[in-house]
Amino acid sequence: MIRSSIRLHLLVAISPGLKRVPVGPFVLRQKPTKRHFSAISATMGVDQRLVLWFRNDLRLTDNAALQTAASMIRDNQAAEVVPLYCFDPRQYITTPHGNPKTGGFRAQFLLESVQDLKQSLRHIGSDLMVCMGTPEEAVQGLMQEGVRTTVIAHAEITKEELDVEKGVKRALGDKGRLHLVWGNTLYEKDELPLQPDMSDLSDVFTPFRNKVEQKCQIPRPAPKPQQGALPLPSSLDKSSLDRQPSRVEDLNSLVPEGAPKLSTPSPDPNAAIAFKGGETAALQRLKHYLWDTGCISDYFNTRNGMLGPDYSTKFSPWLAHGCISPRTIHHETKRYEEQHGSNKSTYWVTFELIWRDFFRFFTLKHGSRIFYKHGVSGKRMPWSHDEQAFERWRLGKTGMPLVDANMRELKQTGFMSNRGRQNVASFLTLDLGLDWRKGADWFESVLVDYDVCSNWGNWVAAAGLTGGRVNHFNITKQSKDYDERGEYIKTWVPELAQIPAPSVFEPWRLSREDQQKYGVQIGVDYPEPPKSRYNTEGFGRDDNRDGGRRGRGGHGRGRAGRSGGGKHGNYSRHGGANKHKKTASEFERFG
Ligand SMILES: Cc1cc2nc3c(=O)[nH]c(=O)nc-3n(C[C@H](O)[C@H](O)[C@H](O)COP(=O)(O)OP(=O)(O)OC[C@H]3O[C@@H](n4cnc5c(N)ncnc54)[C@H](O)[C@@H]3O)c2cc1C
Repeated sequence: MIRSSIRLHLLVAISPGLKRVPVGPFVLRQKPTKRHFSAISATMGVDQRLVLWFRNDLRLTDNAALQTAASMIRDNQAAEVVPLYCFDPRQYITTPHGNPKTGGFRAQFLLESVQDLKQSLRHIGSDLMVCMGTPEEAVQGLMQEGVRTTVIAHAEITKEELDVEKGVKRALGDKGRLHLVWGNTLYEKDELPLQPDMSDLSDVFTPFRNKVEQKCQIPRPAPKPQQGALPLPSSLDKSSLDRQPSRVEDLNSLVPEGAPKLSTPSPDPNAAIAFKGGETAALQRLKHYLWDTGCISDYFNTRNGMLGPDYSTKFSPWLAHGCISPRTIHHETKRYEEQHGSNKSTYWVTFELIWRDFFRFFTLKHGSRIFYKHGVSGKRMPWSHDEQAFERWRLGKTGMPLVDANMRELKQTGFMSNRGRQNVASFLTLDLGLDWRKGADWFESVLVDYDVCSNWGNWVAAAGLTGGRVNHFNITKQSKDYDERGEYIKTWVPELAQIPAPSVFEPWRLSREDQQKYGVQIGVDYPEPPKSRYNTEGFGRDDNRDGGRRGRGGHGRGRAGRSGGGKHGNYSRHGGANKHKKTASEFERFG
């Protein structure tokens, strides 16, 4: 739901020539007028103003939009650049499923990322204008009579983001233009051996991977810009750029009245890792995982883990916010391989990044269908709307220990392993038969690494709505395979801490005496498990339910490795992002 009049809190003031207004997130509660920005144009001395609009690309290195702005400066097409970031109120609404669209973990990470970006821009002699309002309004405020405004940004793929782009274009009218560039993927979109609208993209991963690995190169990352590459308008009062939201609570001015307010999340001692936003921390994590520990050389063997900081890379929050590019990770891995040797593990991180690309291009092809109840395949499933069952899943109180441990970790830390995500998504959709969009929406709210294509793409696949193979996991078997001693479960479900493995995987089977011995009464201290919709004897079957197709619409990490294959698809493939417009309220993702 878009609020029609959104307050724009501009955190900067431009002077001289501008009547000083007290600025800051808490004082300037008005839309910036042209007057606020007149000082810029008066001294720019050029007829083109560049606005470098940062979105999910909060980095200096390998930033295609930034490179575009810098090259326009180098070529004297413009003299000054205003780097801009907007905390857009539409990202702080309550979703139709009742969740804060951006929860505290991601808000905190984002805030840190913006702060870090500002510092980095300052180091190269620039700065960041931080705006509490829509980009449309901010851009409008930056426009000036007689000066052409060129807004440079990374192109996004999905409906809400495309709507914002349209709004910015509208705001610019005939007085400027929005210059969108592709970025944030491993492979360059225009170099893919595919139609521009992705109509011939396979709906399963392996054919896509084979094609790109055989036919495309992963471009080298663009270097960090040099000092002076992005000159600010000379009239900008630098001290006025000091103010920006510093705490999660400062974002509450964007939260609609009556909606739950954001607060700084408290760190959990069991968290896999203490994530810190920003490019600086991203590069440190890359260094840690490659050079400091060599963990990448064992990644293939550890990647299905669930406990601890290093079983997987944990690059996802930084990738999701664009604090690091996948190309930087890939080429640093290549450099590491030159010194330490390559193996299946070092290759596999790039393999996973190709999954990330796949979901982006998949979304480009199918547009808003990834948000629809019947998904990409249009398969009609009788999704249940049992609110109580959903709440038990959300809060980690289903009675299935592995599911509960993962859901509690998510709620308390904003992160969950890939193994966990596969299992809880399979359980929600294929065992409980609950509407998968509620699960995806909860993930969107809570995940620190929420990425629209990766999240909704993985969810629609987990729900069996891509036409590809459906991974229906046997939760008990998964517990035995990936949490052999039950340590993960015991970390997050302390009620079960005394129960030895393997009994801890199925506590409802314990005798009354054993329950007493282990200090837990099932049905009182810890819930009985629910009935599976498909299999009342157990939960899931660790199988696929597409009649033997080997294509993988989702992304499991089965021990047998990943096989992909046969094309499928009995629906139109001719859908760009704009083709599948949803009819619900403007800022929902639901069809
Ligand atoms: C239901 C569900 C929802 C998910 N939601 C998100 C999401 O919102 N954001 C997100 O980044 N990932 C999502 N994933 C994918 C994956 O679970 C996470 O990327 C991964 O767990 C992050 O941990 P990591 O960085 O240590 O991953 P690693 O195992 O170290 O992998 C390295 C990188 O590869 C990419 N990657 C790995 N697996 C996938 C995948 N299945 N799909 C897309 N990219 C992948 C990620 O960028 C990841 O950081 C989801 C998976 C499922 C099953």
